[in-house]
Amino acid sequence: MQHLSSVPPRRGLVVFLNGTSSSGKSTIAAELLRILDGPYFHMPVDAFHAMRSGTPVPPDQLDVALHRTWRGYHRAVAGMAAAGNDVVMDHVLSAEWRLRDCLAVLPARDVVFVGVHCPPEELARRERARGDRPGGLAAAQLAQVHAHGLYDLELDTGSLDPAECARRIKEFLPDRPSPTAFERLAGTG
Ligand SMILES: Nc1ncnc2c1ncn2[C@@H]1O[C@H](COP(=O)(O)OP(=O)(O)OP(=O)(O)O)[C@@H](O)[C@H]1O
Repeated sequence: MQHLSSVPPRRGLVVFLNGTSSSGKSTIAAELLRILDGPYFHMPVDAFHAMRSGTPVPPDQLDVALHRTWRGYHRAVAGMAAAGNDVVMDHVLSAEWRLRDCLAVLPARDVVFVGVHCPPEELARRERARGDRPGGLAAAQLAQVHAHGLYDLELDTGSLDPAECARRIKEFLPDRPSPTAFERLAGTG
């Protein structure tokens, strides 16, 4: 490897998978990394929570610690894209401020906003089968996660398998709309 004194500027793409817990985001992301051209980074929000040390956070400071993690995650994805890296973002927009913060820091014209849907009965079935998520988590998130009602692409993992979801995203990438859903939501498109 050579140490470069400069790297050609490039705008990284952010494929933003938004859906409730158990909707199938991580499974689609893994499939995407297998089939997409070029190096992509899968950046799931869970990985950022997993990076936090096990030092107990006092209950009265927990909300701040969690919000700093989410805000840091949004900026980390923006930073990777700013350095020219393509990213698959895997997130749950279960609070209105999270979308607002993403709209403020992500490069709106380079975001492909993908709604990952799944019927409630199937979400509950997956939660039971996984056993590592509290029952009812996805149902509690469902209304808020898709409340903004605007995407570049929407997928139903209740009827499509992960490979087909990934294939549809891959096929969509060369014909991305302008303005993007993110530009429209940010009011810049
Ligand atoms: N298209 C699909 N069809 C059937 N089962 C699926 C599909 N996608 C994912 N699953 C299954 O649903 C479960 C949850 O999938 P996955 O971990 O990808 O969801 P997630 O949205 O990333 O969840 P979380 O946000 O809780 O991490 C897994 O057991 C996975 O095998």
